[in-house]
Amino acid sequence: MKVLVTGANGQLGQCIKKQASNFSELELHYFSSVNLNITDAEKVTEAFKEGNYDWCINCAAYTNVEKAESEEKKSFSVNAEGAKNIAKACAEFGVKLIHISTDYVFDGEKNSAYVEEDQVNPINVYGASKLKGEEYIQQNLAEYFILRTSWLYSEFGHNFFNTMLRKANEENCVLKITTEQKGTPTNANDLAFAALQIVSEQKTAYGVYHFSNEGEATWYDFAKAIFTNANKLNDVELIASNEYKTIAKRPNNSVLSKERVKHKLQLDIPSWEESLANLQNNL
Ligand SMILES: NC(=O)C1=CN([C@@H]2O[C@H](COP(=O)(O)OP(=O)(O)OC[C@H]3O[C@@H](n4cnc5c(N)ncnc54)[C@H](OP(=O)(O)O)[C@@H]3O)[C@@H](O)[C@H]2O)C=CC1
Ligand SMILES: Cc1cn([C@H]2C[C@H](O)[C@@H](COP(=O)(O)OP(=O)(O)O[C@H]3O[C@@H](C)C(=O)[C@@H](O)[C@H]3O)O2)c(=O)[nH]c1=O
Repeated sequence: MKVLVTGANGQLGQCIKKQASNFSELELHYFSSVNLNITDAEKVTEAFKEGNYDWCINCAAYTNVEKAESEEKKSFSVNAEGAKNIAKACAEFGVKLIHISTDYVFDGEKNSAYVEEDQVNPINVYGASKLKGEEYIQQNLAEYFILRTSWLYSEFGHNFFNTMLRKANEENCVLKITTEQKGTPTNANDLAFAALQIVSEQKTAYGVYHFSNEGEATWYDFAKAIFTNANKLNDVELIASNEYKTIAKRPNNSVLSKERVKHKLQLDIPSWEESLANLQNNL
């Protein structure tokens, strides 16, 4: 089975490369932003035409939540128009799509875990651009999986986990971490494995799914667990605080319900604590 992976040098793309060793039956073709700019509709069509792919895993995205507030055009160009280009090419060449979306499509006002049918209402530009991308895919393609995930981290790229570990090495490190938002940290390796499993098992229950690790945490809880596992809790002064200023608003609750993905796609989902410890034990 031939699979095109876009945004392959990003965090999730690198996790897919790592997890691919578990799926030797798949022939994965990796395209970085330089090799395939998904905002270029002609280039996208060309790549799909030449490759004769069975599946596409779209890892390409504009993910800077803070900068998106002042770079709305760029954010929509990649996350909405880019996703549309991919969906149209998938439809034209009979390619099935796995697209990744975000918990930030919700406003965070719900008091329990979000299910797939819940009302979307993004409160920042990044979330709005990702939602538009979801809509374009649904309008242009039937055979798609949209996996909404949350708080991705891994050993690769720019993420909260790597930021915390980097800061812990600074002298006299004082960290004020917010307890205002509740969600679920998700090991990007688990998401990469799930995406490859969907492809490998040729799942056909297309649609929108929530996929994050199990459980819930605040960013403060997440930071504390990172430092505990790394044996660095005594090296930093960790303060639970809501004084950390951001440009973009974040949803106060973005915990995702995994009932649908567990029952319809039969995917195993580890708890965030277990998956975090597993990653840190093997670094
Ligand atoms: N990170 C997170 O916490 C979360 C991420 N997601 C979603 O998961 C997916 C993967 O995210 P993640 O791997 O963390 O993000 P990254 O930012 O690490 O990777 C995104 C990749 O997309 C590439 N890219 C950007 N613009 C284009 C373009 N026009 N054409 C082709 N490639 C492009 C980037 O390349 P370059 O660096 O060269 O610009 C980068 O390699 C995204 O859809 C994201 O929205 C969902 C929830 C949480
Ligand atoms: C670095 C830092 C962040 N924070 C807060 C800011 C924010 O509310 C929260 C997370 O900060 P970050 O900027 O690292 O994370 P953020 O960019 O909001 O992460 C999001 O990325 C996009 C791509 C998604 O799709 C989301 O699921 C989510 O993972 O922690 C602190 O309180 N103290 C700190 O020292």
